[in-house]
Amino acid sequence: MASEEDDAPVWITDNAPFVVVTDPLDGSRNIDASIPSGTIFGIYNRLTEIDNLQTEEKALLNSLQSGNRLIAAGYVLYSSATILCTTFGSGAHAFTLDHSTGDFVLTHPDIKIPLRGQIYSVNDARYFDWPEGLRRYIDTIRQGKGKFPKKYFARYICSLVADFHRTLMYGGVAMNPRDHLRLVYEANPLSFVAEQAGGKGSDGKNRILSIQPVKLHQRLPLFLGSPEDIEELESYGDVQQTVNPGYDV
Ligand SMILES: O=P(O)(O)OC[C@H]1O[C@](O)(COP(=O)(O)O)[C@@H](O)[C@@H]1O
Repeated sequence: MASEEDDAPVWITDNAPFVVVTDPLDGSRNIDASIPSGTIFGIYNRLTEIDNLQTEEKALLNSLQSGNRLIAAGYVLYSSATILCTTFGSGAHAFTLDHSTGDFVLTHPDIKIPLRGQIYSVNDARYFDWPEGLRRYIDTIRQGKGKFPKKYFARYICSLVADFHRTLMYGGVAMNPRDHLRLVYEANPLSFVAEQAGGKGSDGKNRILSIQPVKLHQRLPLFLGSPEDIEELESYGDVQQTVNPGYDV
């Protein structure tokens, strides 16, 4: 099991069939202000062919599987309702916690993200640090001059699970164009859910699930959302923010 909060993965037992990667509390900086936060998880089969390796090495390699080997993934959103959204590779489905019984009730079967939305979600304060392509893309959709001839509007909670869940429900694109979010714990599980709902997960150039992780805490730009919005964004080419003029992380 590998957690975003730990430096190294933990090997729990030799016989367990599954490998879990998790960001146990994403958006933790928002907690004191009661802003929605979430948990993200992905599940792989254990790589039995490397069972003979040393514990540390096999724990690492099991956790570094590429996203297209995920067998399940999902997130829990702690907000006005507690929502568990999950996929086992045949559609994405969301369950809402019924506080009176403690049960998660299937409330959103077979989620389909809209082909295109009218919302973009990004930390706009970084506009002047963005590359030219990303600036042009945002300027274009803001003015209703993109492929969808209506002005987009902005929503940014700065809590990945909440921004992603809204995008899944309403369509559009949720993004963090700089090397901040983590491939193993955040980008892969959410991209699997997005794809299972008919959406896309991209680093601005490549499909997230096809990227082979090389480091456990590898960070990358992340764009999640409606397929037509992601394709339009990618067509601008230069959308990954490579400069960090001094943000905390
Ligand atoms: O500061 P930025 O680039 O807007 O990043 C905000 C993002 O960082 C996160 O807080 C995750 O960061 P951490 O993994 O460091 O907690 C997301 O929930 C949020 O979407």
